[in-house]
Amino acid sequence: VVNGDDAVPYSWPWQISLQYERDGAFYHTCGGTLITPIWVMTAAHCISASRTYEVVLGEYDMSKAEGSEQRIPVNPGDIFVHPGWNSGCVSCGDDIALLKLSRSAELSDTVQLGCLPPPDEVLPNGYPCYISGWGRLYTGGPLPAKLQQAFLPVVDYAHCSQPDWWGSTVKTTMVCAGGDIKAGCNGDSGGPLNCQAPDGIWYVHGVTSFVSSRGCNTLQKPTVFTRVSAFEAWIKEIITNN
Ligand SMILES: C[C@H](NC(=O)[C@H](CCCC[NH3+])NC(=O)C(F)(F)F)C(=O)Nc1ccc(C(F)(F)F)cc1
Repeated sequence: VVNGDDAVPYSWPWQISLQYERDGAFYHTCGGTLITPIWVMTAAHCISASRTYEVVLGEYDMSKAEGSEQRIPVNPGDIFVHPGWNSGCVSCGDDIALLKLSRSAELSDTVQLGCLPPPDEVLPNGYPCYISGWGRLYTGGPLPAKLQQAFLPVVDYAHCSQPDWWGSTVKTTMVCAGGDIKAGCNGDSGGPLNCQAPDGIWYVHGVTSFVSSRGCNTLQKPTVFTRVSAFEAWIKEIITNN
């Protein structure tokens, strides 16, 4: 997250760290959202068929063990990438995947479920949301130890698809947010766009998908998220049948 702040510890308790194994150690590669005790929602582009993954819940500061962490492996056969995803075309959309955990997460003050928005709900321009993640602090920069967050207002499709914004690269199955000095960045992929409803409940409206290849916080290139409300039938189908 570029130009964000340290999140209050465990204030986004559905945020997970997706980690892959290399030479016996695990490394953060993407964010994700716990949506049931055994299902995590992330981005399809986070998944490589050949890798071994585990999900870390109750994480805050990656540089130390704080006692709330739960590390849960993901079995290779329990990774469900959206059938429409094309790894050579992030702008085609469908950048969403579901991971079934090998055991149920224990819910607590530090580990909670993220809520899915009403199906097909599209937020208006300027709606206040927050991105959270352990992605780079600036383009090409380091990853933070502590979970970061940034205020990222929604840019509606009418604005986001303007020629000098994302043009035809953005689709209606996506949500844009930001476009100024705050942005998601590499490593935030798969994580949540958190938006509070009038009743005070937080909903996960986006799965962090892409930023400009010219820089994470490029003006008029808002961070682009998979629009969760467009994929709820698929999510329900996968969770019901597996
Ligand atoms: C460096 C930048 N990386 C990204 O945007 C990656 C997703 C990469 C998927 C493709 N391998 N996502 C992120 O870094 C995220 F954290 F913001 F989500 C990027 O490649 N952006 C990008 C690439 C292509 C297109 C376009 F579709 F227009 F061709 C738009 C943006």
